[in-house]
Amino acid sequence: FRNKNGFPTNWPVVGMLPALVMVLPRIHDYFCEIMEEFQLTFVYEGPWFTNMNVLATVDPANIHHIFSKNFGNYPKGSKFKEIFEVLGDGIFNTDSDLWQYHRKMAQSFIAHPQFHKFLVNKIWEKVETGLIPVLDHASQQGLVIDLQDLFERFTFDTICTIIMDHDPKTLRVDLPDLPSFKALNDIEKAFLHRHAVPVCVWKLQRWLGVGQERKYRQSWEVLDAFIYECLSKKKEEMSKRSASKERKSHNEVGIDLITLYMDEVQQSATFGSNRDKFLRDTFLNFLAAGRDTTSVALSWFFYLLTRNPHVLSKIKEELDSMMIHLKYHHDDGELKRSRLNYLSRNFEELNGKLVYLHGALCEALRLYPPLAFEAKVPIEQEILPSGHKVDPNMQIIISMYAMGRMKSIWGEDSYEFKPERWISETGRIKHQPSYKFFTFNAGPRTCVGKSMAFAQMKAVASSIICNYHIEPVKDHLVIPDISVILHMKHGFKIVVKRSSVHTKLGD
Ligand code: HEM
Repeated sequence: FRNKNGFPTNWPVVGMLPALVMVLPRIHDYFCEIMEEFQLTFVYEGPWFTNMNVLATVDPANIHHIFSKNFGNYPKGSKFKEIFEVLGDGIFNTDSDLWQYHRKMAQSFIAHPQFHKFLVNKIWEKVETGLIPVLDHASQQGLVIDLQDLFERFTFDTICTIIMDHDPKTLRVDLPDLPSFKALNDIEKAFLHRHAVPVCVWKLQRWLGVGQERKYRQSWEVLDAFIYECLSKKKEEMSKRSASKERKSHNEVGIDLITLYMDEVQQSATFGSNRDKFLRDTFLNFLAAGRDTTSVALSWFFYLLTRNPHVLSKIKEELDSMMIHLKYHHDDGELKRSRLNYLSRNFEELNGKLVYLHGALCEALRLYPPLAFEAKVPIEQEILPSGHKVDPNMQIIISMYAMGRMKSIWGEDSYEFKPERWISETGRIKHQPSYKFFTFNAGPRTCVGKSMAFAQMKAVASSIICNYHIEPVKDHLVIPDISVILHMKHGFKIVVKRSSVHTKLGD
């Protein structure tokens, strides 16, 4: 499947498709090999007459050009919108004016100090009332648990709470299978299916209402029902409050995103009768953007810690040094509560001080970016900085997974998990340009939820590291799934033990 120069063989009629099919089960690693070998850019020739030519690139100069310098030439486009049609006219799926409108609103609400307060409060509430009880239960009963599943539940509950002021409580000891939680998983599978099969195939399946497309439609209905119910509850609550002229003080808990959006939408004449649809699209986009990305990042982070105990020790040292005065509690429960209280009460301050933890999270996000691929199609033909020509019949694929592992970008030790890479000589976080550390995208469409994600990851990471010891189940295979989101194919099976009381904090 490769010719003597190392290129995938370009066969008559079928092009390089056989080589691609052969490597599909290990596509992420294959991308790494081929990108390093071909100086970061490679043209894949698809079967004849299919318009399936692809330019795969991880060259930072190309990324900078596509995502920032000539951003206007690379919109999401109609194909993307068709595949992700359930997301409606939300921020992910739109271009031009409507996207700008979404973007401005999202940025201003996420930066709202009252929303930030709400976010931090709710994240810690979920840690204390959801995550810790489930881990304690597993520790007491000696259960094997799937940490990836736990994190998905954690992020689903927190994201629903912070954007819709509704906690579905999927993170409980009995781990319930709620329809809305499951529906989001099925929708994600359908996205992959629509990417993988020819358009005419999935469109026929959609028309017939069969296979993955049937599940897609059903999940769509479940999610709509869930979101519209949350919206109507919130509206009812808001109108009751304004009827009774009651002014709820937000100072204590802060303001959720739905209240900020509803206030804006009520006052704007732009929406007419489409207000509910706008809110539905907005919340579904946030839900899709914020759940699996953060949970997958946490899963790989803990996986890397179990394989790099020296990094875990350094994170513990950093956390210990912040909580020095809590070392001498002797009652186990009391100690755990004190640590948690301390972390949650001082989170704002700690968030900026936990430099090593921040570096370790960035390092995990570099090696295992939650979104593994990004695709673009140019509107007009042009030459990229690498010298390759692209045109509207060509798809450009960027493998974030390969990009984070290139020796020519990150150095000879690019495969090593080294948080030190992110720390400057003065002990501060070293900034890396987004066209090099591409995990959160680059340019005008950079992830708007990055700081939200870091707040969640730090809260979860510090509470678990301070209170528990995690042991991966022996012989359980941890490998990335072949999907747009870099899930662990078989989850991350672990046993958890509460840290001993009598050892030094962090031992
Ligand atoms: C570790 C966690 C996360 C990672 C790695 C991540 C990564 C990304 C990436 C790569 C994009 C670009 C996607 C594209 O345009 O195709 C993106 C966009 C976006 N992200 Fe995140 N994200 C994370 C967490 C979050 C969270 C928690 C939220 C908030 C709920 C969020 C909200 C968004 C939104 C709204 C966009 C669309 C921005 C736009 O198109 O203008 N993300 N994110």
